[in-house]
Amino acid sequence: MDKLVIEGGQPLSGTIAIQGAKNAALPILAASVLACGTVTLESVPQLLDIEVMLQILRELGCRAEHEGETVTLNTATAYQAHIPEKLMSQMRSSIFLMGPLLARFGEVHIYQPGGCAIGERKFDLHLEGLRALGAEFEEYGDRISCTADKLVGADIHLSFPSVGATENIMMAAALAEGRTTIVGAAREPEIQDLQNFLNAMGARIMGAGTDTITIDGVDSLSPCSYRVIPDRIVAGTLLVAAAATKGKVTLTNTRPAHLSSLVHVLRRAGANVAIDGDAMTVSASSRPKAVERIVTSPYPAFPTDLQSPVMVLLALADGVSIMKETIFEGRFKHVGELCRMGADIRVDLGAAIIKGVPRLYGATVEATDLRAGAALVIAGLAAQGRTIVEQVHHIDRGYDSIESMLGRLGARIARSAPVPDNGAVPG
Ligand SMILES: CC(=O)N[C@H]1[C@@H](OP(=O)(O)OP(=O)(O)OC[C@H]2O[C@@H](n3ccc(=O)[nH]c3=O)[C@H](O)[C@@H]2O)O[C@H](CO)[C@@H](O)[C@@H]1O
Ligand SMILES: C=C(OP(=O)(O)O)C(=O)O
Repeated sequence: MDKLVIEGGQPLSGTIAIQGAKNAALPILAASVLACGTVTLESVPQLLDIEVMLQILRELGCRAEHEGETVTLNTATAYQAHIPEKLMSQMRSSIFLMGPLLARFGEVHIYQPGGCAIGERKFDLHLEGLRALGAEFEEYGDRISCTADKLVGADIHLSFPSVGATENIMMAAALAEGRTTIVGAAREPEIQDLQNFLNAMGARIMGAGTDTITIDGVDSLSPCSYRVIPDRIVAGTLLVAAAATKGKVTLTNTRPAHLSSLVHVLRRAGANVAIDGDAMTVSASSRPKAVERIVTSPYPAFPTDLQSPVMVLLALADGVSIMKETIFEGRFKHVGELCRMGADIRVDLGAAIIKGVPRLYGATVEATDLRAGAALVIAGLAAQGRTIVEQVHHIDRGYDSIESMLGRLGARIARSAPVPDNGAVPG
């Protein structure tokens, strides 16, 4: 397993362009099977999750290439709707293929999706939504088979604005007969991106970005070329890293409006944030200030995916901050690791009580999930001494070569791959 070795204490500085969004690219790749032909996607980052999605699509019969940031996907050759268990269990986003495969083939066979261990992560709302469109489900051991003679539009009320359920329903309903309305829909920017992509293929969808989405089903969709939006969580991670190291970093290719809640928190913590078109510059020169209370909630509120990175900034702040996590019950695994670096954080009733300390110290720590890993990297950058972050594969799910990205901003960070069994030094 690879490790990241970080020599801390170097303020980040420089300019960097933000990669395309994982959480937009994954459902868009899944949605591509709704059309028959060649879809070209730009700004698709090189990530483990993207490679797993492409591998699943190839198993379904598609032809897929990923060169640089461009994916070329021929979906015309897809011939089956059975997702292999081994690939299904490698990430949560394999579930996004349910809606599109059901709409295209009238059936889909899945297993329990995998991904980071951050909570129970049920998918009952996905199933309820698809059932309302006419799907039937049967369980055979670990396998769930879903079939529908035809999908018919329906009014669907989501009891929680699940991002994935909203997306799955949108994709299935795009080819359903008649109108589907999703009330209580998630409003994340990635849902708007999915709407834009589906509409570019000929779908008739309105309302993404609000809590009511209307989908007028069409008979067929045509392939298109599309550019994925920038990754707001990667951008947010770098903004926090710059502030935590008391550096100055400019990000280009961002959508500042997608990061409003984070910008508000950064400013309350004493960082300067300047916005100029699609560029964002953050700088900080003194110890962060505590932020009384942050609560993670669905967009446009503060995102759960930035909870752990921001906790590092607050761990270094002057005063006590509280971070309440309301989306994933298992998303505080970084706390123990941060405490091993000298942080003073206690978790009680779904909230972290963070007593800021003047400095963190390098240690060997373990990334337990994607964003926990990103937080430990930020902690290592800000800490005194050397930090080794283990289990880097979690970080590779969402950051396209995090060490190169941070290295370009002056960080002293390197990846050390294990020495192979035969004792040869890795090339
Ligand atoms: C690939 C992708 O886009 N991932 C994002 C997506 O995940 P994901 O789509 O899995 O997140 P959801 O919004 O669906 O889940 C949020 C909460 O709802 C619960 N739930 C969800 C579905 C369901 O059928 N039943 C149910 O109870 C989940 O267990 C969780 O507690 O949104 C999350 C919340 O912003 C982000 O952290 C993830 O980065
Ligand atoms: C939880 C995340 O992703 P996923 O839903 O793919 O596990 C994330 O991106 O932080």
